[in-house]
Amino acid sequence: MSAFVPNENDPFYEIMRPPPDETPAQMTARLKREADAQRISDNIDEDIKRDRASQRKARKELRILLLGQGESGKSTTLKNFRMQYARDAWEQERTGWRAVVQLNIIRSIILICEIMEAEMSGNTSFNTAEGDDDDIEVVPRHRESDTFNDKHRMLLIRLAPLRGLEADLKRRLGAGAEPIHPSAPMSATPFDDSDSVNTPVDPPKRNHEFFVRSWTDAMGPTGDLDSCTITLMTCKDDMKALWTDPAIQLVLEQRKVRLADAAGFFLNDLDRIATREYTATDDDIVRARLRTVGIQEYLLRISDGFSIRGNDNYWMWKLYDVGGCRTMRSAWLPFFENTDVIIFLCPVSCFDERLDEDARVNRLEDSTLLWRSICSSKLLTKTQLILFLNKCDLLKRKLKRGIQVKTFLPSYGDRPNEVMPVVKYLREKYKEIQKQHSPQPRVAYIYTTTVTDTTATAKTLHSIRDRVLRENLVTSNLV
Ligand SMILES: Nc1nc2c(ncn2[C@@H]2O[C@H](COP(=O)(O)OP(=O)(O)OP(=O)(O)O)[C@@H](O)[C@H]2O)c(=O)[nH]1
Ligand SMILES: [Mg+2]
Repeated sequence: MSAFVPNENDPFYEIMRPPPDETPAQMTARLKREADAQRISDNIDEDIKRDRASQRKARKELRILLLGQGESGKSTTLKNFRMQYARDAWEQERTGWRAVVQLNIIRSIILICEIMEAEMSGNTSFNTAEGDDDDIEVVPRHRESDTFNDKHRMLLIRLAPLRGLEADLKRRLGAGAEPIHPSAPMSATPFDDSDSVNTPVDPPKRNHEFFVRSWTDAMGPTGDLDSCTITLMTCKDDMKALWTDPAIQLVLEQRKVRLADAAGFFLNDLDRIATREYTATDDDIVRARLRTVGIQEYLLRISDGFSIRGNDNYWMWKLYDVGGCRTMRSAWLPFFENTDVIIFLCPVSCFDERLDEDARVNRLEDSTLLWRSICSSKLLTKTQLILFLNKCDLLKRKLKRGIQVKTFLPSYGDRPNEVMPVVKYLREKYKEIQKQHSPQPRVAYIYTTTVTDTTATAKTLHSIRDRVLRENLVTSNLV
């Protein structure tokens, strides 16, 4: 407990101020009185919290927070939840996702164009977030005159209108459509609450930066989509020619730009998507990338399958999806209070990648710091922890390319460079962190996931639903 320091601006200053002629014995007695008062106040706060939690459970309401670094798969997990348990809302939003898929395509094409321009101007340093893995053989660089010809220059000119389209779509889709720009160094855990358990937590802020907003708001009415679709249809053959061009593929390979593994990759689906009739499929929606800005709240009505009477067997799950990049993490803290379950996503394929917002930070290290801080948070002592070791498909592809885990994670040592041992190693590591840092003993449920695989994820979500409900049914029956 921190020492009591009288504050002159406090209206009770005169009452609380220690008497000027206080003896050591009087001071000890006074400090004890103050410590007792603080303890009583803390206990009252604890009781209020417990009461609130019990009332929520009596109303069959649960609060679930999705946490993890940017691009770890939080929103994709949320999409899987909604696909399973909020099908009507999911269907209503389907048309809105078309614009996101279109923007993802345009982004990929513009990235290729920028790389071509860099190559043409002799600029060899084009940043990608992927690590500088020395094990990959780098093909000797051709000179630009060998690599690109008039056909390539014509493609660049003909695809120029896509930049205007990108600006239109970004305006429509809001801040989530803006890429992250590297910024000043930031802490991995700006919400760290080692002291905040004694500090009152403000209710969720709803100002312009940390607002709650849903995809439906971001996508708005479908409106003037046709001009985008028409431009995309007009550019389709040029986009295909660009993506399939051997010289361009070679340059991408040399610069280690692996577009096919990147978020929001749709260039192999241009024939299907760049058409007037295109409607986003479930699979497209889970693969589409739109950054989360602030905190988004979603309601799910989940049947527990245990109660007998009509409406009695439904629980309201409030799911909160947060923006995971470091600049947004300070907005998480107000949501820690009264959270029943945290689903934490660690992208296991990221061991050789760096953060978009701070290229000096290894992604896996950042994720581990975050997990440790979540486990040790006193505000989350009673919160049920679920860990997703996510992006296993990308891990598999990466290891197959020969990238060595131990190069980036020396503690991995000489274990086999294969998916199962890597996942097992990380599972043990994260389990150990949880055990060591949780203020009270608890169990964390760990799942190995690829949340873009909706069939496998549906099974994981059913298992989570049953586990979470079973634990909370017990508590709610005790109310
Ligand atoms: N291949 C593959 N892609 C994934 C997986 N999980 C998520 N993705 C993709 O990764 C991208 C980022 O996922 P999101 O769910 O938007 O990430 P997020 O954690 O919500 O990111 P922020 O909103 O920036 O905090 C999306 O394009 C997803 O489709 C996975 O397991 N495998
Ligand atoms: Mg998100």
